[in-house]
Amino acid sequence: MTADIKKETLGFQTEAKQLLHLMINSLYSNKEIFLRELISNASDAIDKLRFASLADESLLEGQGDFAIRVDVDKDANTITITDNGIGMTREEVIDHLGTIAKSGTAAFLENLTGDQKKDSQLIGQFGVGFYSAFIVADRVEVHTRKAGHDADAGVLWESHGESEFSIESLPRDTRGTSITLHLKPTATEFADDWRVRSVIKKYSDHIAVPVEMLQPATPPAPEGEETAEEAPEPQYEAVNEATALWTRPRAEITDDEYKAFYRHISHDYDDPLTWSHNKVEGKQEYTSLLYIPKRAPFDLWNREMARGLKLYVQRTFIMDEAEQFLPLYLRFVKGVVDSNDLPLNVSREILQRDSSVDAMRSALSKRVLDMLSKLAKKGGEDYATFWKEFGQVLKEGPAEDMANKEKIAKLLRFATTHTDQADQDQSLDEYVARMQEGQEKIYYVVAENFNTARKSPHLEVFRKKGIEVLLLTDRVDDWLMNQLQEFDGKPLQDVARGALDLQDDSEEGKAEQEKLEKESESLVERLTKVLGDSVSEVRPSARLTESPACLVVGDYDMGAQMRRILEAAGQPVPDSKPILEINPAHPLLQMLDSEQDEARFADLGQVILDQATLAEGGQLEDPASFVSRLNALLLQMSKA
Ligand SMILES: Nc1ncnc2c1ncn2[C@@H]1O[C@H](COP(=O)(O)OP(=O)(O)OP(=O)(O)O)[C@@H](O)[C@H]1O
Repeated sequence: MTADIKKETLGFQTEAKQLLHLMINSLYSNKEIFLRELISNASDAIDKLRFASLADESLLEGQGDFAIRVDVDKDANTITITDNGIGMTREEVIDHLGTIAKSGTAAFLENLTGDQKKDSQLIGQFGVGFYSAFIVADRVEVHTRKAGHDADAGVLWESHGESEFSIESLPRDTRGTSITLHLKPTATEFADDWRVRSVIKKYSDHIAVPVEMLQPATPPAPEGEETAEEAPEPQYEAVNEATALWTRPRAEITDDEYKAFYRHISHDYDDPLTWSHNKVEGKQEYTSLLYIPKRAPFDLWNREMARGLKLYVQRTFIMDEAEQFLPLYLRFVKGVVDSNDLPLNVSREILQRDSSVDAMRSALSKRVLDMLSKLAKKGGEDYATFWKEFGQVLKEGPAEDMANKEKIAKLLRFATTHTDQADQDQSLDEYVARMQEGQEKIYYVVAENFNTARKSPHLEVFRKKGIEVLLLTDRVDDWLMNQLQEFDGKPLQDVARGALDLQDDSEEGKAEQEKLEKESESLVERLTKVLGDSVSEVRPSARLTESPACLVVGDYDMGAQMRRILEAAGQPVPDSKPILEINPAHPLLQMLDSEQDEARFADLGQVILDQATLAEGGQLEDPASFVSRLNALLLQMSKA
């Protein structure tokens, strides 16, 4: 059969083109990463074939020694990376190397800021992949043949990395892929044997497949000396260590090796914040190597974000993104798990049902939480960095993972009135240590933003008494507090909810309070009447020292923040009315008390209620009436 020699020229998909252009222009200062990316792809291709051959051994075509070879040619100014992995069909070549955008490309492009430095980091996170070849090459040829297909199914793909690529049939005896890079004049160093060796060592020691290069040629014998025999043909030799990193004993692995491996599996440019490598023996046997990244991926909040660990069974790669091994709130963790017990033909469906996977998931969750508490205890900037990037995700934990509620709670960080800074850097343990004698609860206020929280009228009495309050402003916070309920046996109390038990219990204090209530009785009664259905109750306040009034949520009613979130999401919100608490000692309330004109009393009363709503960051149902009432009152004042 004659090979189909038809040659087609096709255009890159728009997003692929954009990405290619961006990458070439942002990554030129870190050229050598192309080799890491191409070797990484080659090793993935070998992993895929190894896995496929478990079900169909004939795919190996009798050749089960896997290797990646790197050849350099100084004269031709090329470097070629060859693997004997799964290879690609013509359709796969067209799809993967030209037309199908990687998942997330569009989201990635949207996330670009235009700032070169930031964007190049983002590109690193995104995983630059095959196109990184064009950082160093002005022409790239890919010759490939899918395992299990005839030699005639070989395909040659070629591109100058601009807008098009060509594809034609070219028979290939061996399965797998070779990628030849015709180096740019600025990248000729990558045709140099020693330079390439050092890059391979740097990035590929931990790859389980040997990466081979030809032994350096022995220098010719000096003139006049007889060479005993013909110089032997140079042989290929492994340049990298070629053992899966996680299978080696911890004590023998250097930090640099751990970091390089992290970059390999995560495609991150940065080093990880920390990692944990463990071998578990006994009822279950597995090894895990888990990393905490320094930066959140751009799609952390995308439901479809790629998450999960790389799964191996007895050192054979099974799948990427096995998400069954960690709960959703730990979705930022990267790493590898290698099980000795799972069957080699394990599928995602089996993982979902397997009880040993559940046991591993709970052990791995604990491991991550322990790793985080260690990081927190270590002090320094690392935990703060972690919290900034992933704190919001961790806050989902108490709801998802009841068993580890207390452990997670210890890892939470908050802004509080202790520092009065927006930085979330105080732990609940620290709060508890600072609690006043007799203080039984942990107090918090929830608001839309830091300033509203910090200036909330609800805090007045706490500030006066020197009691610390957590200042919560993240969307999940109200919900988080409802999930947590308590910490270290101390209930968590929203300062805007229910009656406050901060009264002064001394005889004097009690008498004072009673007097206040008695004196404000008629004012409360009049206000209750004019405010009617807008509030569920009017009462004198133990909370306020400076503000005239504030809104309080009933013990069992939904908090204001939760209400706003649900409303914004178009969810039904149960009907409940706030309680208006007034500060009878405030001059405005005293003026109100002595107001004889009932119409003016009603207007002023309404303004006080509206102000209390505004002060907690709420919205008025009828802002125009508020403004006209206020204006009328201002005018009356100027006339008086
Ligand atoms: N050496 C190879 N052998 C077989 N298939 C390959 C090879 N190199 C690339 N591919 C195919 O091309 C696809 C695109 O490669 P590319 O490196 O751009 O992205 P990726 O590997 O999917 O992502 P990333 O590099 O971010 O992990 C791969 O997913 C794979 O299907």
